Amino acid sequence: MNRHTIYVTNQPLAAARRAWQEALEEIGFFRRRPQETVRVEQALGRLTAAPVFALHSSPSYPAAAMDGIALFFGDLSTASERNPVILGPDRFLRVNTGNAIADRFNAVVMSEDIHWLDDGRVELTSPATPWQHVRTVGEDIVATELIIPEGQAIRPIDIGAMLAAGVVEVAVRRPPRVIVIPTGSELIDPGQPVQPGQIIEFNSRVLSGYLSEWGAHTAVHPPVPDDPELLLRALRAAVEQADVVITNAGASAGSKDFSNHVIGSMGSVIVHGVAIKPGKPVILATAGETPVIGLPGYPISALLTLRLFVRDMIYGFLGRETPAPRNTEAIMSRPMPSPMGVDEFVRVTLGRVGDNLIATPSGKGAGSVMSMVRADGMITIGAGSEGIGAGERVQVELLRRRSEVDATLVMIGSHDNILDLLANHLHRLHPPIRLSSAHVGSMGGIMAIKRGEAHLAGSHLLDEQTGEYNISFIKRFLPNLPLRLINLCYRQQGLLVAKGNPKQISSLADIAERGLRFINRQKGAGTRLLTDSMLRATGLDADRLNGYNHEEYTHMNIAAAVASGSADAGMGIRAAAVALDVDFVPLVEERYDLIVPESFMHDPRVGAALDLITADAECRNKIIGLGGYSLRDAGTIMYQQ
Ligand SMILES: Nc1nc2c(c(=O)[nH]1)N[C@H]1C(S)=C(S)[C@@H](COP(=O)(O)OP(=O)(O)OC[C@H]3O[C@@H](n4cnc5c(N)ncnc54)[C@H](O)[C@@H]3O)O[C@H]1N2
Ligand code: MOO
Repeated sequence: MNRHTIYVTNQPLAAARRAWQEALEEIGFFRRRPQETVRVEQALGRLTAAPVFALHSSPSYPAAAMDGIALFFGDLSTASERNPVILGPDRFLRVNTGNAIADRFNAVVMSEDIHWLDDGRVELTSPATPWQHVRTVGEDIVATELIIPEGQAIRPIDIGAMLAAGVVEVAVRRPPRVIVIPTGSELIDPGQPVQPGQIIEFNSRVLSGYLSEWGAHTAVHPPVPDDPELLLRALRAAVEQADVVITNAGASAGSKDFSNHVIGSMGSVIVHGVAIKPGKPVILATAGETPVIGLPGYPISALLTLRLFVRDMIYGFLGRETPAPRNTEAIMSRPMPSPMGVDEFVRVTLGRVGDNLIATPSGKGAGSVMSMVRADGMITIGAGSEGIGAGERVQVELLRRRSEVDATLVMIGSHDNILDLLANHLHRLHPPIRLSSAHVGSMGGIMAIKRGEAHLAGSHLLDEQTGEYNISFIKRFLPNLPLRLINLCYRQQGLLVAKGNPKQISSLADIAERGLRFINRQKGAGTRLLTDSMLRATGLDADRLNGYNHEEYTHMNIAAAVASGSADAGMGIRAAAVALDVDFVPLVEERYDLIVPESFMHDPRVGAALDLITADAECRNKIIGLGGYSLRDAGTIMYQQ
């Protein structure tokens, strides 16, 4: 196949959605409404395909509504305190709640109101009304009555009503059958050992999960290698069996991207290429009467295009309204440039800091699954916009409950391995509270506090002049803000090197002199400043460090680079070396503090976090177990202004 024949267009999103809707209407996709009959017990959540009517009345016989005696109400017409009526056993019958009432009776007197005489007769002191304490035939449900209308999602109580009315089977709408076909020769099943160039196949599980949440019945086809013949064969079989067929990957313009060609050979491609990011190369097509959607391979592109083009199809097939998005307004914490002419979808974390809901991008890239795992919301930057400025108000579609967002403790600043541990303990001990931490370096944290975007900032900035941590930076950048500087830990910083330290690295000078590959932290990170100050102290020029400009954002990314062999050394904390099983050359012990504005000192979320590091023995032991930490001053106020 000639790759140059593949042409991905760039249709505006609205036009693509319109064209797709029209194509679906043309093939009668939404008019099909297939149904099936299921047992009522199995019908929870299903949508009724027709109104359900009662077969029997309920109750189906007159029944006692109370424990007591059944009698003929007329027998008590003269009864009063002064003139009790006495009835012999032939004039009444003992009944319990639910018992049938014999034809000759029409009222029940509760046991509390009965005076039993020794000879088995009863003395009664008030009159009765006809049918008192009797549930008459059809009091609840009358035969032929409508129990639930068509198109209703069956609830537990509806199951009860149907069963009570003698209905044991119910016609329900049949969900659309969707077949998902992952494609790509690099895909292997989860649980298999991964070789370089291989990818664990997980997209199909993500897609089928969302499809089931929306109401579809999904089957996943085994991955199809990059071979147009095999793909065609799989597609032909799927189109025979399914209401909707979805392929994943091979949608764009690479030499192994056959999806468009193969799908096109089976029917008509309505759209290939939409001006969205991510998700651009999506294919929307029909093969006969069956919609076939070619989703791009990157996980977030696949998920987003599924939401944009398939979600309405699933709801519509079942005759349901797609749930309206839950939107809220937030303030963007940092600039988010976006290309003109493209609708861009940005995943964000959200946190309420003071009166403002703050949105922070949770990661970029169509391949970043974690950007979606962490996301609390989604922002759309329209095709006509060049992006969002920091501090701008934006509309956010919530992906999490608002109450969860409001319970989030927002920490921005330096990264430390303790934070994941704190997040876990906090959530376990105080379930509503979540810790969201953004790793933007110590200076980034100070600036976030200044802008009112975080409750806490983690910082380990060494002032070379005074040898003190953090205080001079606070005085300089947060001069007028009442706050406390509270110690979290002391931790060992040093060089992360390959296991066994095969290159025998013991200092930055070693790396520079022997031309080894270094990996650096980003500007503004405390660890970056530490590297710079050590370079100065040894009289080394940064230019002499091979890899000085290769930046990563967290200690763990440094450890991962060293573990994979893509770098020989990087500066970081011992806990990161321990976690990824690389060697560690200790250089200094540094202090890591939390900056807490006074206005948040009494916030219960902050209090819960501080309690963990000062008073929770289990949490403190776990921290020590991470390696390289001392908690001798944890919780101590190091400075206050
Ligand atoms: N020259 C061009 N290159 C690319 C374009 C373009 O327009 N011109 N588009 C880019 C965009 S945008 C996207 S999105 C990607 C998607 O392309 P494909 O649909 O062809 O996807 P692949 O390249 O086959 O895979 C991308 C990526 O995702 C991984 N993958 C695929 N399937 C799965 C799965 N089932 N589970 C987990 N991961 C999966 C795959 O291994 C790749 O790493 O193309 C750009 N390129
Ligand atoms: O459309 Mo692709 O999904 O931007 O990466």
